[in-house]
Amino acid sequence: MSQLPHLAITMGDPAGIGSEVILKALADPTVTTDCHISIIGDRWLLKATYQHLLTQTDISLKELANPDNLSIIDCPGEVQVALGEGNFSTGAASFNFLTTAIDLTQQGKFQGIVTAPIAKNLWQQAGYNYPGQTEVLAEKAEVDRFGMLFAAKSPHNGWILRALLATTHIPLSQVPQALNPELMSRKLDLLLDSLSTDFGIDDATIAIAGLNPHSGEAGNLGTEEVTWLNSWLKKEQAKRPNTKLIGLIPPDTMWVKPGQAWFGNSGKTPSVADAYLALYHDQGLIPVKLMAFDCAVNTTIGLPFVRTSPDHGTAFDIAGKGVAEANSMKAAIELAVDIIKSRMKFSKSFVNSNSQ
Ligand SMILES: NC(=O)C1=CN([C@@H]2O[C@H](COP(=O)(O)OP(=O)(O)OC[C@H]3O[C@@H](n4cnc5c(N)ncnc54)[C@H](O)[C@@H]3O)[C@@H](O)[C@H]2O)C=CC1
Ligand SMILES: NCC(=O)COP(=O)(O)O
Repeated sequence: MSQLPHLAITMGDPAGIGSEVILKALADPTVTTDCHISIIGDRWLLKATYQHLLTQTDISLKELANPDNLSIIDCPGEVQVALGEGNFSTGAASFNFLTTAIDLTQQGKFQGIVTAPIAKNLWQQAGYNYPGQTEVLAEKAEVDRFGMLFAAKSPHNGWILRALLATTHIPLSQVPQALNPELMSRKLDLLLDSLSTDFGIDDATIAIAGLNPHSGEAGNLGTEEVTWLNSWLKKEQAKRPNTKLIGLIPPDTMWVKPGQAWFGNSGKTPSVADAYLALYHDQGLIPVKLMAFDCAVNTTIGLPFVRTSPDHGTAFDIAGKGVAEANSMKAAIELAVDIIKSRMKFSKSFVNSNSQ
């Protein structure tokens, strides 16, 4: 039997660019050399998008995988779809694709799930009250310790940027109340575990951002740093002698060194961290997307199986036009395979060290 990992790729919202980036990614034979892939989606809709792209855009035959040659787990539904115009039925379909993929993974058919993008507001319209795919994955996997980590390899020099978000899909006004020492410790623990098992990095260096401008400027521009964040960091550093915690770094300047490392081609890498801990969604994702929009991968850490996703959304504005870039989807597939391999290696060395 083949030892290659088997991945599920969910089709995402059928009105978005999910199908296009999947077909483009799978047209590249290097993407599937190390894994088997099955698409969880609506076969008829996938074929309709394929035909549309071939006949209505400049895309050539060799740029797209032919759905007839792909393994598809068909989840047909009552979907009214026009590319670029999602509605409650496309939202419902994308929810069904995701939950089917999770069920099959939990039954052991897949080792990992790569998700194409969904439109969160259309899930709400369809009656699925979740802020995003991450929360569905965590709920179905029955974990309350999980996190949203972005990883990207620089095309300029191979340096890897990793950024974990301490809080995710909540209104900005709720961020200060959501943050507390217990949550921060849980996210830090999770990040260190993931660096070790998923990326093979022990004794990591982590950079941590403050919350306020200039990290509060000694309490003059916000008080969270002086009231608890600084003391939390001190305690964490004392507890973890093998980990280097750098912070609290003013949130704007935290991204200067990773920016230089990402774009640098001089061979000189500034002193950078193995991962960056941002306190809220846009504090982390504005810099990540500025540096790496075409290649970053979102991975949910803390799940019992691997989940990755491209960093972009449904892009309804360009759906069906043939111009969607598939690099981030390719990177999501590659990272899923890498993490599966890293977890296997980690569990083997764990078993070996315990049997000696
Ligand atoms: N993992 C997921 O399922 C994600 C879903 N979303 C959802 O996507 C929807 C749209 O979100 P936006 O913030 O507008 O982000 P978006 O990523 O869909 O689009 C932002 C801009 O980038 C362009 N773009 C996106 N992907 C591209 C690609 N592969 N190639 C070329 N251009 C690309 C779009 O045309 C648009 O101009 C929302 O409903 C959001 O909830 C957003 C991010 C992740
Ligand atoms: N901005 C990141 C994002 O929206 C990820 O959402 P999801 O993977 O939880 O669906």
